[in-house]
Amino acid sequence: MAVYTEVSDDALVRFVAGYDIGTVLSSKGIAEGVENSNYLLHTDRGNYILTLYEKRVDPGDLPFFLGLMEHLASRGITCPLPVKNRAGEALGELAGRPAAIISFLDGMWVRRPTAAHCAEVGEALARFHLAGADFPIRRPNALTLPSWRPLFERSRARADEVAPGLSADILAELDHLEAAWPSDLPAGVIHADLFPDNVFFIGQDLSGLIDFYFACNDFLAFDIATCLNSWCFEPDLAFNITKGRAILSAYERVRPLTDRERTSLPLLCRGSALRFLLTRLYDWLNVPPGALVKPKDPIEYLRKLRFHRTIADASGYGLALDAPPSAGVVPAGAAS
Ligand SMILES: Nc1ncnc2c1ncn2[C@@H]1O[C@H](COP(=O)(O)OP(=O)(O)O)[C@@H](O)[C@H]1O
Ligand SMILES: N[C@@H](CCOP(=O)(O)O)C(=O)O
Repeated sequence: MAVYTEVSDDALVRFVAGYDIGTVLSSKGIAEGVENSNYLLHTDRGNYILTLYEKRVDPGDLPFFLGLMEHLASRGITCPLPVKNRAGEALGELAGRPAAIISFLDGMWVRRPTAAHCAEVGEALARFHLAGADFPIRRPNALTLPSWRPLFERSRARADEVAPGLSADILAELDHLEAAWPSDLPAGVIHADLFPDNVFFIGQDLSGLIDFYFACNDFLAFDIATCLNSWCFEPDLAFNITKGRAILSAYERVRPLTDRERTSLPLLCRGSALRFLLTRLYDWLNVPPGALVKPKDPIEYLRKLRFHRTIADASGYGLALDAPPSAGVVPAGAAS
């Protein structure tokens, strides 16, 4: 359970009185997530999510995150909406933390995604990328290539406690990625953490996206790499190419990839695997005393990273390299 900050009943009632959301009937810490403290508020008007922003969130970034939700919702992406208080502000302070109330989204995340779920997420990701194109605020990715070596330095002395040889393996990977990382791919607003637990479904249908607190400006295809990593490996960590194909072909029906994105995909998958390996490694070694949180396994991402080292080109993820233009996309000049 991710609850780092406890909120007293009195403080909660005072905070909620600043909003027009009714009277709190119950509040409980949510047994999921690892980044922020989340509470489900049940009021006489309905359900809401109260989030207290914790360690990795820079308060200066909150206008980006909250504004992005409003922007995406206005462009037809189903996601939570920040609730404004009586002063018209979406951001407040509670228990010494920046805090916000957002609308509750119906749906459940799927523990064992099928290829059909993967196709839904591929399409939703492409729509997200298009919808973000005119979002006016910028936030560079704080968790991309330049940050990885300094982040690793914070865990390096103890990395081999987690797996023998881990430190040397990560250093070799950093050398490789620093030498080969692309600089010229299409960029825009990315979700940057579109794992299955951040995508809700009702039945087989995707009902919405949540958790925009890593969203930033970066290569669009880096987001695809993160989805391949988090949606397409089976519990035994075998890569399921049918799921990879489902994500990629659904994505390309909305936004076809450029040639450079296609050739860069194996490298981006390595980078994305390393990014999550590094944050998980740090969190594994630094659980805050008293926090109700279950750190995620860093070694899962070491194994995914090793898989990507065996991939020669994006056909290894199910991408059809010689495919004609995707159905539904009219090539330039082809319209009658
Ligand atoms: N808007 C929402 N509607 C419904 N449930 C939500 C919403 N936001 C968060 N949750 C619930 O809280 C959990 C943790 O939220 P998340 O934003 O992923 O936390 P964290 O940022 O700490 O990782 C989700 O898995 C979900 O169960
Ligand atoms: N998805 C990341 C951790 C971030 O947690 P989330 O609950 O915000 O998705 C990981 O799995 O390492």
